[in-house]
Amino acid sequence: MATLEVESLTKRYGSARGVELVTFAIEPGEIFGYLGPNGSGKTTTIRCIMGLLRPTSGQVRVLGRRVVAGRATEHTRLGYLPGEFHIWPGIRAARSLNVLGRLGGGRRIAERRRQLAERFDLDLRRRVGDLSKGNRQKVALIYAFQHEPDVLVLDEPTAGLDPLMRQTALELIRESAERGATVLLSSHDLGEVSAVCGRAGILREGRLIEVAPISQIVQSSEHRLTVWFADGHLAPRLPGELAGVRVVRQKPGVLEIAYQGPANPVLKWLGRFAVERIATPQISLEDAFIQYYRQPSSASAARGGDA
Ligand SMILES: Nc1ncnc2c1ncn2[C@@H]1O[C@H](COP(=O)(O)OP(=O)(O)OP(=O)(O)O)[C@@H](O)[C@H]1O
Repeated sequence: MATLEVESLTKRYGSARGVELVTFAIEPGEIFGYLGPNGSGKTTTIRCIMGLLRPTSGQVRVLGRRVVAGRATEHTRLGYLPGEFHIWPGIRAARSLNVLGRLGGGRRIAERRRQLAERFDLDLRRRVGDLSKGNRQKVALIYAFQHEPDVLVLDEPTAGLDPLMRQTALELIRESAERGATVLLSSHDLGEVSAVCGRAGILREGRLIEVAPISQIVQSSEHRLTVWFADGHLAPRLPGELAGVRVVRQKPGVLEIAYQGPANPVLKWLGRFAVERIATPQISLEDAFIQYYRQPSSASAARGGDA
């Protein structure tokens, strides 16, 4: 049963669009990626989930209970990492987290907090206002995870972290899902979403244009192939019958193409030449993502409209 449900969620700011008819559901143990460019509606959705914004229409249910804006809903079982984390700058990190932990109603959290600080290499005795951006983000992460919540709502959790700490944060997210937590992970970083998420939703201008397994999103994207010919002067032209293939770059002896669908027709054609070497750059979710925006309606139209 889904523990985080967003149903026909619409939020308008006056006449301005926030999100429009967004629907998705996440189950325990699942990490759901929430992707979209700036201003597409990720934070708006998350603030509605947290009861910090009142939806114009539609509803959100967390752990089976309807979220009412302005009222705490299951907050002891909910972990939240806001996009911008502002807490008392003059107070030591440890004390702030202690106070926030009590608000969350958690027990046994002091030990857990100590472990998390150790993993993140963070000195909790420092005043929050004296911490660097990345270290403040670690405080926000500890705040979200310290009470081992059942549902985690994370708005760009790795923003500002160095690569090592980013890995630590992703490990923590994975571990939480392994113990059964439901995770919503909003991100611009497509690499991290493909590393930890099983499914993802893609937002565009406030609408969810796709909800699919990450593997499917990657599969429906373009694939790249770079080919070096033994004859360094060769510059073959793509034959017309090779549908779904386009030249990305070409110079004598080297051809970079992008194709959709099976590789066989491309390989067959290449078999006519003396090919010295080929390379297939790893298909990044980023490539897939750009595709969605280049051809905004095709992916969702193929699957019968908005998710
Ligand atoms: N308080 C507000 N008043 C008016 N419009 C708003 C308000 N907050 C957000 N919006 C608008 O709602 C839309 C969605 O914004 P939102 O912050 O949810 O996007 P986002 O995907 O989180 O962006 P980012 O990646 O930049 O954080 C944007 O067009 C934004 O301008």
